[in-house]
Amino acid sequence: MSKIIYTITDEAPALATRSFLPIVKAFVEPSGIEIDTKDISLAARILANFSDYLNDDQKVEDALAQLGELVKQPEANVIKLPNISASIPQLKAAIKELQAKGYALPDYPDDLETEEDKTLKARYDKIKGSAVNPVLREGNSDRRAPKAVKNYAKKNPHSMGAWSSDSKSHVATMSHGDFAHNEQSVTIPSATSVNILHTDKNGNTSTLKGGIALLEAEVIDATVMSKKALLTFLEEQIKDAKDQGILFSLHMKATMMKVSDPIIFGHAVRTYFADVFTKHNDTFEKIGVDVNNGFGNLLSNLEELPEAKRQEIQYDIIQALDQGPDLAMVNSDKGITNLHVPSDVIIDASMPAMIRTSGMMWNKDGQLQETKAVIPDSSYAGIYTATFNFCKKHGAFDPTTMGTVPNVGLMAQKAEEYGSHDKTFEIVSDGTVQVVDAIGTILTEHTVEKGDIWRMCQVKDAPIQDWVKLAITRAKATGWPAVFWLNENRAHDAELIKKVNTYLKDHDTSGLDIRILSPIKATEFTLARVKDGKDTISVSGNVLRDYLTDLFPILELGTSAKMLSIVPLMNGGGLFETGAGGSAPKHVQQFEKENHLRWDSLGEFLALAVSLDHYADVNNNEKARVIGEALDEATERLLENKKGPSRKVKELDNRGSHFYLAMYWAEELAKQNKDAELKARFSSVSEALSNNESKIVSELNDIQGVAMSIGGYYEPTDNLADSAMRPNETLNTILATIQ
Ligand SMILES: NC(=O)C1=CN([C@@H]2O[C@H](COP(=O)(O)OP(=O)(O)OC[C@H]3O[C@@H](n4cnc5c(N)ncnc54)[C@H](OP(=O)(O)O)[C@@H]3O)[C@@H](O)[C@H]2O)C=CC1
Ligand SMILES: O=C(O)CCC(=O)C(=O)O
Ligand SMILES: [Mg+2]
Repeated sequence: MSKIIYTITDEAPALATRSFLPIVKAFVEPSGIEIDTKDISLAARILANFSDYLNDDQKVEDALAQLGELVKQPEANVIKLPNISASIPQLKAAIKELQAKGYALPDYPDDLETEEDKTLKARYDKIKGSAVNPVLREGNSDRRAPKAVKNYAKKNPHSMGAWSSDSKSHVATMSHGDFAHNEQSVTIPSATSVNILHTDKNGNTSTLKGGIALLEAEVIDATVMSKKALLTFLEEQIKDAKDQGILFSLHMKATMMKVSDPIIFGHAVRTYFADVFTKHNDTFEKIGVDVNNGFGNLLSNLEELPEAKRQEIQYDIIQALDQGPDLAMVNSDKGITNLHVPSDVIIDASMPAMIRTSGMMWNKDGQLQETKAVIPDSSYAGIYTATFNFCKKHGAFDPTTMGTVPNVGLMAQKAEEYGSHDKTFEIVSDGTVQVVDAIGTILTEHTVEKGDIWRMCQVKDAPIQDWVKLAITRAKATGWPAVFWLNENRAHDAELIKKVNTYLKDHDTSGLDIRILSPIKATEFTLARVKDGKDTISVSGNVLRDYLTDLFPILELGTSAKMLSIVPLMNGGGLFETGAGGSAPKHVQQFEKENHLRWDSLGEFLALAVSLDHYADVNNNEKARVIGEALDEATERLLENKKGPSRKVKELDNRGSHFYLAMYWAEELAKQNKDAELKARFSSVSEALSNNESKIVSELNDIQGVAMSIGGYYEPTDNLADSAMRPNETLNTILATIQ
């Protein structure tokens, strides 16, 4: 019999789990439904990968590797909460915290002087960035706003900043020399293996990566970002932002694109602070500054310098900030800019947030200001340009009337760019890079220069077939137009379009409105419908899946936390992601400051309901179905009665919201007549919860307003964090009575 696996992750979602999971277990375990947990938090992943440095009692299982195997089995039923995709500053902070707790972990090596340094770095880099999702996502992505959630948002709209037609805010992207313009793509006729070869000007060839196995009908693409073109572009944009008096803001995905995007991020920091780098480069090299990890890395390394030198550099930094355009800020109170930490401003969440705030971002005085959003590679930047233009013309979207845009995303088996990091290289010398197959055929060839970023992506054929099928399934289920966001003028997309046209023929598409449009045209088509209250399915590749499943949810619902996010696994199992967003570090900061957790677990509620339904199908367990249906009813009532967490201290928070979910869930189970045993079990529970409603809720609100320490950020102390998240004895006692 299969079990439901609930993942333990990081930050706000992990805190929420400490409150929610005990409720879930109390509700389902008496019916024989087994729930197991797997800890895939950043801290646990570090410990699992460095067992050889730990005492026996400190060792932990490699839960991620186990789940990676499980998702390939038909019995998989995994509830996946958002986890940290660690940038190097986050990874280092987690290592430091664990070391302080007595784990003898090695430091993350900054300078690669010895072979041991290189090995350590390679081991840590496996944990860096998006190291979890690609391992688990053995299926394509189906993300949508459930009807109840969409209706709730229409009735209770979130704020939307007005747009003015003369807003100077805009998206800046490259017109040549970037990944989009240099792409070459090939569909592989029969299974082979390829090598990536670099040949320098003197004819010396080295293998960047060898023996990459490719399946028949797999699509590969190779491309390069020219360093020269990038630097010129960045210089122009910095100057233009200054001339126009608007903020400069860089939007990357340094977590998921963990090799290419930190390099681009570093170029932006060095270009912005060009004078500082010219003057102090030798010093920076000596103290190991690496601004691929953000401007914050420079600042923290300055601590190592003698007072006088440090002050000189700090003065030059102030001059540079003064002479350059103002930077968009992550936290104006603390002086943290968007260039400080690469994981602070992630494109998928940050661009829609900017669109919600009238196309503006925060400046150093804590005021909203018009902004230049810099997205160097032009492959997908156009969707934001098109959205900005739409808002400039028509004003902000109206959440009370706007249509919905669910997404069917090609994601399985590390599809496309998101699987490219082990095939991405910063080129060491001028020459060429070729992808050559087993019999010597040159599949792609690029002329490259030192410092260019070259990468290769793969997407296998079976995932593409599955993606087309999923798109048709959703189009049939809804009757809405389904638009494939593919650009016939882009090399990779042209290959995909051929496949889509072929595989569409495998399905009965009569009566369906299926289109293939370039991302910009698809944006325009979709937004015009959205404005008129019409619904449209976006069918996209992996990067646009990521962008669109934050863009539309954030505009429609205020957050992507409220999305139903299903990954039907290709081998028959189910991976149920909770929401479509991240781990919300700001929420933990608020929790630590005032014991109020504003994380909304709606995504968890939705995921659990579908997981229970899947469990019912697979195990022929009708109790699971009844419990899942009751959970959906409870979630709807939670929305109707506005029992989601408030943002403000002393009001209902995540824990109070979980109480209401439990109360409604018990009521629904007591009300239903499909299962008498469940009805009997939950009648008394329901009564006890509702009789104590005002007592529990006021107690939960009263304890807020004081600082809360849980003994760690990456690895909280269990008893402290558990009691912080389960502070209410009345509720705990009622849950303990469920047998
Ligand atoms: N699936 C995954 O595992 C994912 C992981 N990540 C990781 O998460 C971290 C943070 O990423 P970031 O881009 O800042 O995105 P987040 O989605 O964590 O945060 C952006 C903002 O969205 C709002 N928000 C998100 N989730 C919720 C929720 N459940 N309830 C209420 N509000 C919510 C919050 O707004 P406000 O502050 O206004 O309350 C939050 O500050 C990174 O380490 C990133 O790599 C990111 C995306 C997906
Ligand atoms: O895995 C990650 O780092 C982010 C994933 C993400 O943003 C998404 O899937 O929407
Ligand atoms: Mg995302």
